[in-house]
Amino acid sequence: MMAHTLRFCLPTPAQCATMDEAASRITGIAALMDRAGWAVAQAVRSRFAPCRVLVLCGPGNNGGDGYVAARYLERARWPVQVAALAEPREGGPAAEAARLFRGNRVAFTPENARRADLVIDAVFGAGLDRAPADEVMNVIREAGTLVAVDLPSFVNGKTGAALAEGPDYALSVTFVRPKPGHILPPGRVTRGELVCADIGMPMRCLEAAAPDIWLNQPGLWSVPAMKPEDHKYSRGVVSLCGGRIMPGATRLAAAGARASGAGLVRISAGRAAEAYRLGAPGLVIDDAPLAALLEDERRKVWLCGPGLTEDEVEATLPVLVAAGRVVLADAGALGWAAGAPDKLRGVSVITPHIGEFAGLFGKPGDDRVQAVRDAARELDCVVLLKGSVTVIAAPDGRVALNDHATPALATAGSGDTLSGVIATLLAAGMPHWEAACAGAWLHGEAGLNAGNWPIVEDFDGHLGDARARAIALAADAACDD
Ligand SMILES: NC(=O)C1=CN([C@@H]2O[C@H](COP(=O)(O)OP(=O)(O)OC[C@H]3O[C@@H](n4cnc5c(N)ncnc54)[C@H](OP(=O)(O)O)[C@@H]3O)[C@@H](O)[C@H]2O)[C@@H](O)CC1
Ligand SMILES: Nc1ncnc2c1ncn2[C@@H]1O[C@H](COP(=O)(O)OP(=O)(O)O)[C@@H](O)[C@H]1O
Ligand SMILES: [K+]
Repeated sequence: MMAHTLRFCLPTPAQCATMDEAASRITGIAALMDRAGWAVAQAVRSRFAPCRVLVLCGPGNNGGDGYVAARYLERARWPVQVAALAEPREGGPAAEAARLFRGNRVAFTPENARRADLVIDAVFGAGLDRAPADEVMNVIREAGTLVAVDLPSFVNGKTGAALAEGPDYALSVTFVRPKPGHILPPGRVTRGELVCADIGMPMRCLEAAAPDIWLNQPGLWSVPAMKPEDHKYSRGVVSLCGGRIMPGATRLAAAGARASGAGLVRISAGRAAEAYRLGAPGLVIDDAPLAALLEDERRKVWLCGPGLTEDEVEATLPVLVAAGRVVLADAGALGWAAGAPDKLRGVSVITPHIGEFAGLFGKPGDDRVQAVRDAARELDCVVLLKGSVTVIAAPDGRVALNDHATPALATAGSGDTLSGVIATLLAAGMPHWEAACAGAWLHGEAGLNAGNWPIVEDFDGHLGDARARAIALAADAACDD
C-alpha cells in the first residue's frame, strides 16, 4: 500500500486503541481529546441554534470528549448540562476533562434526556464491547435530537451492527478517520450525517495501527488511461462464456465490458452463436470449441457464469482454470459451486450477492467484513460481496468497502454489468483486488449519473465518463501525496 492510501483507511476500534497507545507516547491523549471535544462543539454550533444541551458522559475517553464538548459549548454561552453514567477513572485524561467542566451536573435519567433539546451521546465509543444495559438505552431512547461523539453508543465500530435497539442520530462526529461501522449498515443509517474531524493525530500513529480496511475510492487504486500507442490488444481482450437459454445476461456483461474500455470483447457461444450474432455489431461471436479458442494466448481473461446453466458452467469453468486463465466467476458459476466452494479453486475473482455468498460459505452474520475476508483466504481469490455497501476482500486480508453507489443500481442485470466492468479492468492488467475495487466504483459512478429510475442498459452510457473521472481523481490523490 502506498502512503497516500492511508487517507482512505477505516481503522477498527482495536486499531484505534493501538493508534491511541502510540499517540499517548508522542502528543499525549489530553491534547487530542481537547481537539476532539472542540470539534464536536463546533459541529453542533454550526448546525443548530443555541438550545438546551445534555451531554451524556461514559467512563472512558469517549466520555472525556463529551466533557470537553460541554465546556466549549458553555464557553459559547449555550445552556449545557452533563449527566455522567459513571465517573471517569482517576488520573486519566477523561478525569481531567471532567474536572475542567465546572457547569451543571444532573442525574443520568430518561427524564433529563427528555427535557433537553439536543442530547450529545458520549457514553461509549471505540471501547464499546457489549450491548449497553437498559439503564443506558432507556436514556438514549428518550432523547429527541441526538448527536454522537465518535459513534452512537450501541453501534459496533468494526461491523456497524446495532448491539441494542436504538434511535437514528442527526449527526456523528468522529476523529482522524471514519470507522468501518460508520460505513457498513445499519450503523451507516443510524449515525446520520458524518463529520470526520482532523485532531492532529500524527500519521505515524495511524501507520502503527496497520489499518487493513479501506474506503473504496480512486487513489486506493488507479485505472489505466488510454495511451497514444494503444491497440485493441493492449487495452485488453475480454472473453465471455455464452449460454443457450439466457443470452441476455451474457450480453449485458459483454456490453459492460465494452463500455468500460475493453479493446475487444468476444463471446464463446458454441451452438448458441446465432442468437448472439443478432446482438451488438461490435461484439465478436465465436462458435469454435473452447479448447481451440484457448490457443489464442491473448485471451487471458474470461468471465464465466452470467446467463449460464450449471451444465454450461461445468463444461467451461474447469477448462478455463486448467488452461491457467484469469477467471471471474459470477451468477450461474456461483450456483454451480453452492455447497462446494472448492469447485471454484483456481478462479481469480468471484462476485456473489448475499444469496450466492450464503450458498457458498454460509450466512455471513454481523461481521460481514470478516466473513468475506475468510472466504477470500479460504478460496485464495478476490471475493466481492455485492450489496448497498459492497465488501471486497483480497486473500492477503485487505478489504475495501464501496459505498460509491445508489439504490438505482438495484435493477435486474446490474450485477452482469459489474462483472463485465471488472473483467475489462483485469484484461487491462490491473491486479485482481484493485480491478474488483475499481469495477465497483465505476459501476457506482455510472449508476449515480444514469438519471432517475434507470434500466440496466442505461449504465453503459456512463461507464466511459466514470473511467475518465476515476483516472483524474486517482491522479489528484497521487499529486496530493
Ligand atoms: N482515536 C482517536 O483518535 C481518539 C479517540 N478519542 C476518544 O476515545 C474513545 C475511546 O475511548 P476508550 O478506549 O476509553 O473507550 P470508551 O468507548 O470510552 O469506553 C470506555 C469503557 O466503557 C466500558 N464499556 C464498553 N462497553 C460497555 C457497555 N456496553 N456497558 C458498560 N460499559 C462498557 C469498557 O470498560 P469495561 O467496563 O469493559 O472495563 C470501555 O473500556 C473514542 O471513541 C473517542 O471518542 C479521543 O478522546 C482522543 C483521540
Ligand atoms: N440499495 C443499493 N444501493 C446501492 N447499490 C445496490 C443496492 N442494491 C443493489 N446494489 C448493487 O446493484 C448490483 C446488483 O447486482 P445483483 O444482485 O447481481 O443483481 P442481478 O443478479 O440482477 O444482476 C450490485 O452491484 C449491488 O451492489
Ligand atoms: K458515543
